[in-house]
Amino acid sequence: MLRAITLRQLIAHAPRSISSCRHLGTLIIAEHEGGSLSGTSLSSIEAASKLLCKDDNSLSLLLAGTGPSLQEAATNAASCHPCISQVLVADSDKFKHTLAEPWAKLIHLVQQKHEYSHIVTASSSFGKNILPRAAALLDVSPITDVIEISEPRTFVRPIYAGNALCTIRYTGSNPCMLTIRSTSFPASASPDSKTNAAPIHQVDLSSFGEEGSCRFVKQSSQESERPDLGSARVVITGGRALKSAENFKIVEKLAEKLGAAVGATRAAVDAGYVPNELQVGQTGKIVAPQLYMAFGVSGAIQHIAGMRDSKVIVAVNKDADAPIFQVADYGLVGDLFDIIPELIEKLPEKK
Ligand SMILES: Cc1cc2nc3c(=O)[nH]c(=O)nc-3n(C[C@H](O)[C@H](O)[C@H](O)COP(=O)(O)OP(=O)(O)OC[C@H]3O[C@@H](n4cnc5c(N)ncnc54)[C@H](O)[C@@H]3O)c2cc1C
Repeated sequence: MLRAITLRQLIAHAPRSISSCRHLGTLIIAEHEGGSLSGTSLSSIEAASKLLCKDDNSLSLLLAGTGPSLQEAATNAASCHPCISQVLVADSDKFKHTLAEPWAKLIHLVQQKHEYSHIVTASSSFGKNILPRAAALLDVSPITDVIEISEPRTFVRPIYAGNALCTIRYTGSNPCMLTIRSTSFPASASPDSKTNAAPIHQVDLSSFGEEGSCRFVKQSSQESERPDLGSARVVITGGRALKSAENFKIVEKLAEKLGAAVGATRAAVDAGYVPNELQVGQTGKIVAPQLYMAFGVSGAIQHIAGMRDSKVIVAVNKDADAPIFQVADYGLVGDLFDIIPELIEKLPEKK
């Protein structure tokens, strides 16, 4: 049962210095690909817009990378949301690959110049990689996985694998650094929308200093025609019950028929049925599709933590008492090896 915990005592005893922290604007650390902002960055803009108050109506967006796609992304970002007041662009080979070390230095450099009160990024692999390091350089404690912004310094975040919610107030000095759960802030901005374009400024990197101790070696990414798991409208997940990588292919076949992304439990990943980037849950991806179908998934809290915000949840399990049925909108007690082939046969071909 989800329970909201309000740490009233913490708030009541918060030091008076909080009120003296001035609002100086918010910096959004954005990701881009192919000349557009990522969906998670649009969610970050949505979250950051909730920090705006009468003394602070400025959202700055920081983009880094190199080449024409960076400049194209900056142009698109400048007009994607009416609250964006400027786009800061760091164009250098140092940011060609998203290494945490140069990114953290960049955030530190930008913060020293602009003194933002908030720095926001998504709880994506990118955000989780760079924000803690940047926070360490700025000597503040970041607040991660924010799902609600109650006030500019009061946030709600899940704890105990999403089994409880905790309301916390940031009492540290500026900047207040946040990672936000994209699934909780659906993007109202669009990469293609056209509002009045905000100015684009190049970040002065002359004082950036020496290269760090990390070097990029290589990147291997899985080629797939399926939708991205984090942003798919439909996710089909298989659990340990599939018993082998070979058997898991029926889940993939069903996903193909529905134009869906494939997900997996940690048990299925650990057993080697699918690669670990397909893991959904506390230590995997957090998803919130329109439709989530779970086959042979028991519903451990660590798994539920990653999919409980899905709009419609369908579960198929042999065990009528499986915990997954407690969060499912539709449950079917039965053998997945009978049900999946029947679904594949009866569902119409994807157009
Ligand atoms: C720190 C920590 C972090 C974790 N992070 C994650 C995470 O991010 N994601 C995650 O998924 N797990 C995570 N786990 C693991 C989690 O606790 C569970 O062990 C895991 O989710 C179980 O996976 P499962 O449901 O596939 O397997 P099981 O729990 O073994 O469930 C298999 C289910 O399949 C059903 N079944 C069996 N055969 C059939 C059949 N033929 N047809 C239909 N149903 C069938 C069974 O009744 C059972 O309910 C984490 C654990 C820890 C300790």
